[in-house]
Amino acid sequence: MDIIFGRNKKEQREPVRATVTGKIPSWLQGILLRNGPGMHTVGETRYNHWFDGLALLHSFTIRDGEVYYRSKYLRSDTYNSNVEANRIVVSEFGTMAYPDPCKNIFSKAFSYLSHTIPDFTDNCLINIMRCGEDFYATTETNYIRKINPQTLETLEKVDYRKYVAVNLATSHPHYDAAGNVLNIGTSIVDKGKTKYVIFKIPATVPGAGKKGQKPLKHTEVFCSITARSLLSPSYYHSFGITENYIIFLEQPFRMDILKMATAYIRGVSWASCLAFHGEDKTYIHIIDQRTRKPMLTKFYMDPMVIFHHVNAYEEDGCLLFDVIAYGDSSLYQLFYLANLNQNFKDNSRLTSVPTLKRFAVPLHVDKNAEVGSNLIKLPSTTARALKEKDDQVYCQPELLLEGLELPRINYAHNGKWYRYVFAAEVQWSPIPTKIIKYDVLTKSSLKWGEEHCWPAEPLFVPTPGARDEDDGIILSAIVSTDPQKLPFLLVLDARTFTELARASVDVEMHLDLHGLFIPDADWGTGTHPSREEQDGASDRHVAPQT
Ligand SMILES: CC1=C(/C=C/C(C)=C/C=C/C(C)=C/C=O)C(C)(C)CCC1
Ligand SMILES: [Fe+2]
Repeated sequence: MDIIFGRNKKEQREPVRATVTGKIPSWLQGILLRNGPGMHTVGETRYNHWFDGLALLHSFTIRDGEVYYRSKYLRSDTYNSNVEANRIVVSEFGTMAYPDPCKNIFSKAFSYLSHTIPDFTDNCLINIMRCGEDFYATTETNYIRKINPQTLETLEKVDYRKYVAVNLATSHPHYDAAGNVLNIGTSIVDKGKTKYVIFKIPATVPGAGKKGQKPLKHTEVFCSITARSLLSPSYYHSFGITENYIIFLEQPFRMDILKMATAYIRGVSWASCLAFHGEDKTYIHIIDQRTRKPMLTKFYMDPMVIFHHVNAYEEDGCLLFDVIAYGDSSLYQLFYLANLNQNFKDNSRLTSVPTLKRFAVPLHVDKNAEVGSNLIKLPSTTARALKEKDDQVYCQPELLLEGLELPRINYAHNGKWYRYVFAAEVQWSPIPTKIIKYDVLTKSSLKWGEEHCWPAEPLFVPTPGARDEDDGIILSAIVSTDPQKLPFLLVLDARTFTELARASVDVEMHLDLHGLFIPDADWGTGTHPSREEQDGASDRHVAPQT
């Protein structure tokens, strides 16, 4: 297992042509661009956690039935400093690093003090975000890195704090139909307050294309929510959205800011400053997008840990939201590389299984409703919202399916009624072994799996002009634990879950986290490079010519 999790992966800087078996639909033209950790040792030093690894971008360019693969490490400041020093010098989630071990006592003290308000890493390893015509590699700190989606080159480093006061932000933003980005971040003890800040980055700005006219410069605060605790705000990885509302879950998986401020001196990682408080509740904040104000009713649910929101929508005066929930924070524990070694199968039992749960929140709470009564009258769900005294509402979920993670949907249904969840199947271990299509309506599933194969997050791409929600294909990068079997890009018919094609590549591919598909049709608005420019002169001997 060490082979998949801990070993440094080589870059494939020049595009390499994959061997395609089966037939890729002719309409499928574009770039599947993905991100994830690829390097876990630098010189003699080793990261502790899988989420610490240096970001390795990879892409599958699909054109006229052929597939071209390439990968490049994100040349973040973190990457460059580490490589230059030949050891880990920048702290990550699970690894605290010390830039210069030979410093004298005074400079050491100074270094400790300057880490009280830490400058976080720009090792953006989690996802790719699109802002108008620009693409960024993202993590959960205040830094994002612009990248060239065709060449995978690393471009400028952007500090969110220049545009909005956040120290942390999710790597799972939402996009509206016009491409405007909505995201949420945490502003830690700023002017005496710790807040969750929802912010919007417009897709287009006046004078777009001109130098200096960047959508990020037009970022605006949409709404902010004061954290329940100044010094221990909630950790969160994503949030939910419907046509009129935003759902933010303030879970009792919290960051201890005082612990973080002293972590560097104490020689412990940021991860050690996060703790799950199983005695506490999970608070549901519902923000009305029209008024930009949170609803006043105090909605809450049991303590749980949620990384991924799946989807949410409104139905008959209720708001329904689906999440992958855990009963504790054991997922983060499992991804310590020490647990992902040869004895991995014994070490890596999740103590709580990721479960797809549906919650329902009443948008209008009748003040006269009886205490103890269920405010959800929808025939479509068994989720309940129990009226309590002092206008509190306790939400109990409908349990939909156990053992899935990395959920994706047909994004045309984001915020709207939907039927299908595409995800990786994970049972009591964190390793995905199958891809699953779950039908929320009929509660039935279709699966794809193959021996020794570990699938990445399955991404849905709709057929042009599609009417049905599942009219499209699923793309997933598959790595194999069998050295004889090459990694491949899998193309499934999203309706039947049958294999349409696979594109095998003779490279060392990493198990990635998240990404997006950029259809070729999205280019050509004038500001993007032509296909010839995209492919780059040095790539021409292998890249397709158009
Ligand atoms: C560096 C750093 C962080 C990084 C967190 C990361 C990298 C989380 C990755 C989560 C994933 C991949 C979850 C998957 O479900 C924090 C804790 C935000 C804050 C302190 C600095
Ligand atoms: Fe994620």
